[in-house]
Amino acid sequence: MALVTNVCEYEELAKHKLPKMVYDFYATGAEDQWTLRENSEAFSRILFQPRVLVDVSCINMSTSVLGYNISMPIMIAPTALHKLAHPEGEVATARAAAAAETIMTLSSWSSCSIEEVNLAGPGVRFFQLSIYKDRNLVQQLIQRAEKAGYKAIVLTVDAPWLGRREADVKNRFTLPQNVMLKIFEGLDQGKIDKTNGSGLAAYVASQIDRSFSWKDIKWLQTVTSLPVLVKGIITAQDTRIAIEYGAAGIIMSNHGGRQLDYLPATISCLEVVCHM
Ligand SMILES: Cc1cc2nc3c(=O)[nH]c(=O)nc-3n(C[C@H](O)[C@H](O)[C@H](O)COP(=O)(O)O)c2cc1C
Repeated sequence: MALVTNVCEYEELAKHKLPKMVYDFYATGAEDQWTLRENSEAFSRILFQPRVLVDVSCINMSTSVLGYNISMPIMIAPTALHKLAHPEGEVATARAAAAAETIMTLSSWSSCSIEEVNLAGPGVRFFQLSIYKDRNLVQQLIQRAEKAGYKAIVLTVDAPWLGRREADVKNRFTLPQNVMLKIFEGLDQGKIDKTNGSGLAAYVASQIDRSFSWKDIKWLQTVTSLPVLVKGIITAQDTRIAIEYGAAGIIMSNHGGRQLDYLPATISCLEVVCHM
């Protein structure tokens, strides 16, 4: 492999290596992909104001999240289906997170099971939860995560429907034979059927509870003692409500431009939320 000197080069390499359906699933956003582009353009408009002649012989970027120390203010967001890109899937990601001394959040739509990921070795992990219509199933997932030692529930709140990802529709996205939503193995919810559009969008439409709302956060707190982080908020109003409902924290996010298009870049909403 050519020597990678800039993280953006991975995208180009992936484009050549991965099947088109997989690359498009990882790389594209919803509808016109305006938010997807704006997410990086907004970062590129933020410039440094460098200060000089300060002692930089010892640099420490460590911080803590929910009381857990991490080596840098960067964590691994929940992302679905790592085995589409590598046979070791989320197990390898968990090993990398532990080596970098940071926290990984495992997606509900992981291609390795909660328990397999634990075999990757020590490391602080959170579990991302999507709310299924079947609340018993949701409760089972939470219990498995608790038993396996996951430290927090990351509740995704910006995906009651899957965003209209046009590339997935065109590619008729579905899973190859060797990959499944492994956490649901044996629960009858691990397969994505072939459809005339995005198989994942059809799966979400049939399984995910679109009626879930703020009051249900209270229900969630009755079935877990883990802290609940609400992921997918970008406004001060929703941040205030999340705190009122007892969230341990929020994860500001527009889902990488994969859900509702024409939302502002998350980074451009940060200041308002922090200063509310
Ligand atoms: C390929 C891919 C799969 C993703 N899968 C999930 C998922 O299963 N659950 C979830 O809550 N977010 C998922 N996301 C969204 C990410 O967690 C994250 O929100 C996004 O990459 C943007 O980063 P940001 O939220 O830090 O801005 C996925 C993103 C990508 C690119």
